[in-house]
Amino acid sequence: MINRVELFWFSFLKPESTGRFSNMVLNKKFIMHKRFEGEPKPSDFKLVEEKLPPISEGEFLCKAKWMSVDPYMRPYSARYPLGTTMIGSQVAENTAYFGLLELCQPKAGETVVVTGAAGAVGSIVGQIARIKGCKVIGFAGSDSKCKWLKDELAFDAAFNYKECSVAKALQESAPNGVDCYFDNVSENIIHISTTVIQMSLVAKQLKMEGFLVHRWANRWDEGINQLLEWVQEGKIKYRETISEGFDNMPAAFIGMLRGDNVGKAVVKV
Ligand SMILES: NC(=O)C1=CN([C@@H]2O[C@H](COP(=O)(O)OP(=O)(O)OC[C@H]3O[C@@H](n4cnc5c(N)ncnc54)[C@H](OP(=O)(O)O)[C@@H]3O)[C@@H](O)[C@H]2O)C=CC1
Ligand SMILES: CCCCCC(=O)/C=C/[C@H]1[C@H](O)CC(=O)[C@@H]1CCCCCCC(=O)O
Repeated sequence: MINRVELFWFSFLKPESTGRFSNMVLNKKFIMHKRFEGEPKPSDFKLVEEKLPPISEGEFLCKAKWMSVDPYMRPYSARYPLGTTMIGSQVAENTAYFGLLELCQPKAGETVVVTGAAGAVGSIVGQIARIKGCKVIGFAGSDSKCKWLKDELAFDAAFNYKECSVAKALQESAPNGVDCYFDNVSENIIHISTTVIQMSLVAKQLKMEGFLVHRWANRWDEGINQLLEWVQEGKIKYRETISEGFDNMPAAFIGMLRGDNVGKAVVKV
């Protein structure tokens, strides 16, 4: 849900109930136990409990109720030693908001293409583009996701990239070329040089830019508040795929990477 606490740790606190540690807190966390080889497996994670020291003056203790599982956790974890706590960070909505509006600067009548279109970032990107009067073409990994995009989120076109010729789908749905391509999955779906996007890059003199959403940290509330307003006005719809229970964090993460989620993948602790 938009505007929920933005930072979720892959760890969870509970009060220690017995004996001399009664004023201490047990923290449960998942650590990276083995390096991911290909798709992450449940055995790559290990559940660890640790007693936290009492909090000191000026510190505070939080208990997580909802947690986030995110794609970047996969490449990012390769940079850290085994035993590192897995973390997630829920920033999808503002990634869509600032990434699209600031970098793509979509204008009415333009054609916007988005991959990972039924995911947390992609589903919001497409809807903001629609609000701005653009034609929106989405790519997602199942027919039911595409149906949701077209029927409920009002995408102009949505294609199951596992079942279609992506180049042909783009050729037919974007006869005037593409003005903005918001790529959520790298080269996994669209190989730019084989599609109409290549000619659009040249003819429309497009630019390519990467970003980290923290670039707009000083405008964070602006994004959240605008998105919230659009949700309240019924202009933006969202879905969450909720896994129940802290112990299911690895399964939720693996499932999200496989495409089990529609909208944001979260865990209810
Ligand atoms: N730059 C930044 O600051 C930020 C960037 N991001 C990026 O945004 C993107 C989307 O993140 P988010 O919305 O949280 O995740 P999603 O909710 O979109 O979940 C990931 C989705 O990726 C799709 N997917 C998985 N494997 C493949 C594959 N091989 N080919 C194509 N699609 C695949 C699946 O959908 P499907 O069924 O359609 O295949 C899956 O549901 C990620 O690349 C993430 O790293 C996110 C936050 C901040
Ligand atoms: C390492 C792959 C990053 C893929 C893009 C992405 O999903 C970014 C997510 C960021 C999110 O805003 C919260 C974070 O902490 C993520 C940043 C992760 C990596 C930053 C690496 C910067 C560096 O090279 O030091």
